[in-house]
Amino acid sequence: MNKVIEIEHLYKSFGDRDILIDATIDLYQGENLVVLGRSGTGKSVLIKIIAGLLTADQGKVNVLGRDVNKLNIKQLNELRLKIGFSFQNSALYDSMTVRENLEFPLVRNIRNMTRSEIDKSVQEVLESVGLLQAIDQMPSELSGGQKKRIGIARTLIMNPEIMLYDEPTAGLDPITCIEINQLINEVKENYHTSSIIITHDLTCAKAVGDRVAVLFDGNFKIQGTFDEVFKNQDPRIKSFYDYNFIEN
Ligand SMILES: Nc1ncnc2c1ncn2[C@@H]1O[C@H](COP(=O)(O)OP(=O)(O)OP(=O)(O)O)[C@@H](O)[C@H]1O
Repeated sequence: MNKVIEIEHLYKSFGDRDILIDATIDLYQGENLVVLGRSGTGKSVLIKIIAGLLTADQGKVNVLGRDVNKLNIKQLNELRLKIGFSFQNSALYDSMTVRENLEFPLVRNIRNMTRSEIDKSVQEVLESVGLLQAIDQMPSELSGGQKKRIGIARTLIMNPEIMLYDEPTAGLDPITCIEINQLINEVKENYHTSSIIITHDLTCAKAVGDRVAVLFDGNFKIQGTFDEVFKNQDPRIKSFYDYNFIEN
């Protein structure tokens, strides 16, 4: 299987605090990889390094065949167009309607799109996330789950090859979590994306993860299917999942 992200022997520290220590992980074409880990283990740092928002101290970070550490700003911006981020706070512009929020990345990044092409893209992506009816609403009129969907739509409109989801279900009620998990799986099928999903929600990990990697002590010491990871008797893994609620 093709690797779309290759991370080998990655080190990252802030001052005298080591966050990532010899971390190695791959993302394969078409898979959903869940990264589980307790607060402060470096999950967000990892995806920021993948997107070139933070630089690694040492190690290989290869994304879609490009060595991220060696790219200049222009090359990095080109690469970033192929990566969709779903941030924890959805990062919508509050003063813009849903339509304007979705048009923004298109107008900014793609020259020469006609009005009707832009309208068509906006409509298609809103249908994909099941929110066409919200097209003229303001973000403040949307629920948390709807905002999350629009945030995902705003990244999908650029047809990314890789999706990075940072805590996609944080702060949502259980039913909305299930809907967002379904959406993440639909995105994979319909947009043929390869994704990293950062979470500490085990229900989410089980629902969306083709593979699960657990980050602790700076490294991915355990990787496998959800069931494989949860059979692991390592006390550091057990202590993590013993305190998490999981629906069967
Ligand atoms: N730019 C930075 N400068 C200094 N320290 C940082 C910076 N970014 C992150 N850190 C530190 O690195 C550690 C890991 O942060 P990170 O945000 O990756 O955690 P996380 O695993 O995503 O946690 P959470 O689940 O709470 O979001 C934290 O202790 C954080 O304070």
